[in-house]
Amino acid sequence: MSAGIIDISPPVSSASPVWPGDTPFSAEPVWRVGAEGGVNVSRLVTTPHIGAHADAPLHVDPLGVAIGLVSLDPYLGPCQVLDCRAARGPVGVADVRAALARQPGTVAPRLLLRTYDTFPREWDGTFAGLLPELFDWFGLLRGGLLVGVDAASIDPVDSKRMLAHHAAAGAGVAILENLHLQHVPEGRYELIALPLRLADADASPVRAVLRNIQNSPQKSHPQE
Ligand SMILES: N[C@@H](CC(=O)c1ccccc1NC=O)C(=O)O
Ligand SMILES: [Zn+2]
Ligand SMILES: [Zn+2]
Repeated sequence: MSAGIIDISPPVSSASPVWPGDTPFSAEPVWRVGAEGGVNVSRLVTTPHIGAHADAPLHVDPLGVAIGLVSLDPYLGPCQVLDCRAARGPVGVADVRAALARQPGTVAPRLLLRTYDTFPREWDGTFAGLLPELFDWFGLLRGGLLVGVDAASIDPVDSKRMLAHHAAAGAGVAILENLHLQHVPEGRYELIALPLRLADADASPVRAVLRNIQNSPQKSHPQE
């Protein structure tokens, strides 16, 4: 990886975990390079909720927009990585504020929340999710644009009503899931995680990366 870029995307392959019962990723050869040349071309079959990915409002709302129609602004720009591993149960406003207190200054419009000690390589259903109030606070009160998590969902694994997803859509907050944040120190970064322009899809894989920016304001050195 080139200098200054931190990859927060887990690898995507047939070994990638997916929600129980959801379609795993597969890449099957359709054409193959042979002795006389030709090309390798595969066919991809997959849930769009694979690896690091962006959920569309359509994921939980039949009238919500598809991922190819959402604004790209949330997926590109200043963010803060917050360590929320101390949270007991679903991550709420108090947990996020406690983490934000370790990074004085303006709250960035994008927050990436680490909840795992070790990012799971296989399906893990033990994540607690986020409280819906977090999206009202961050989106409606603070003008936040995006919340990302390292877990497979922002709702608890047994959720049917998907309250956090609905709250995010209602507050206009974009969602990233399955971010690999284990190797990322808390701090300020530039996020780049654009979804594909999939015209009808309820989600899209993203290549999520962080770029280092100054983590503390430089002292000015007036000339003497
Ligand atoms: N919210 C998760 C996916 C999800 O919740 C899910 C995916 C496939 C089948 C069922 C699911 N959730 C609840 O029944 C995600 O966005 O990746
Ligand atoms: Zn998803
Ligand atoms: Zn989701």
